[in-house]
Amino acid sequence: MGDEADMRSQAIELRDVHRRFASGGAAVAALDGVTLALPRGTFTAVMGPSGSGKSTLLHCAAGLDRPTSGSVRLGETELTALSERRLTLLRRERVGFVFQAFNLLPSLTAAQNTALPLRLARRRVPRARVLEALREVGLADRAGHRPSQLSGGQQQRVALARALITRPEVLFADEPTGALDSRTGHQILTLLRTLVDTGSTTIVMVTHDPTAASYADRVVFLVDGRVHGELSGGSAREIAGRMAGWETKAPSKTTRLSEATPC
Ligand SMILES: Nc1ncnc2c1ncn2[C@@H]1O[C@H](COP(=O)(O)OP(=O)(O)OP(=O)(O)O)[C@@H](O)[C@H]1O
Repeated sequence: MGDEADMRSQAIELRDVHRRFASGGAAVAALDGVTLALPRGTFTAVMGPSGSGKSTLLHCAAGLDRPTSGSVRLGETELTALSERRLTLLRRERVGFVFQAFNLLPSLTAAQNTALPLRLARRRVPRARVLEALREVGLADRAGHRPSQLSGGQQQRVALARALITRPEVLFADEPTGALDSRTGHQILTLLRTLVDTGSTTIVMVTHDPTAASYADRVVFLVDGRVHGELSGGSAREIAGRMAGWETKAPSKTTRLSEATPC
């Protein structure tokens, strides 16, 4: 009973996830046995040195990529068992994404960009819902503006409104403040924090920045494709302290293809 209740309260659950890539004559173990549960309504940051597997973890958890082996569950759904078509639908309807590059369509207004996921899903696009999503990110008065008429922070807010319009179970963010100055980055992070605190949103964010990670409830550290501990409620200084030892470590996960399990 306890176990079942635990399972239901997890937004995302990864069990022994491996992801290998063939790269030239070598195999890269981008993820090397990751087991991780992310409870609903929480904000998790994923940190680690460059090449430690952060983006791969995010992509596998979000159904953008398939693990070589292991299990990934979004709520009750096992992602690894889904066909491409079902996975595409799941990405459209149950998860949201924001990236470092805002990826807005330049010819569309903020409102049209925000409405895009509903249009792609051939769902109705109630104007009130689009405005509500823009209001949530503080941009109700910019609905008619095109991306070139908006600042970087405002463009990322539109990207956030677009990610939220389908009311996703999990919002995945890959370096969402990487292209922003620190003040604008702070506004976006405060917004993410508010989404978790005032709603039922679950956020998973990959970042290099200890200050950004300090907005999360929990920081999970990845090194060489494996989880190397975590920190809850850590300050930017504490998080940076944990990272300091790893940043200088040389990656050690490339093996000859012949030594590795097939990709
Ligand atoms: N499509 C791919 N083909 C081959 N190797 C890949 C591919 N994607 C990722 N890798 C390798 O897997 C490892 C993990 O990459 P990943 O991008 O997940 O790391 P990261 O921690 O997000 O890095 P960074 O912080 O630099 O963005 C790296 O060694 C990378 O070169």
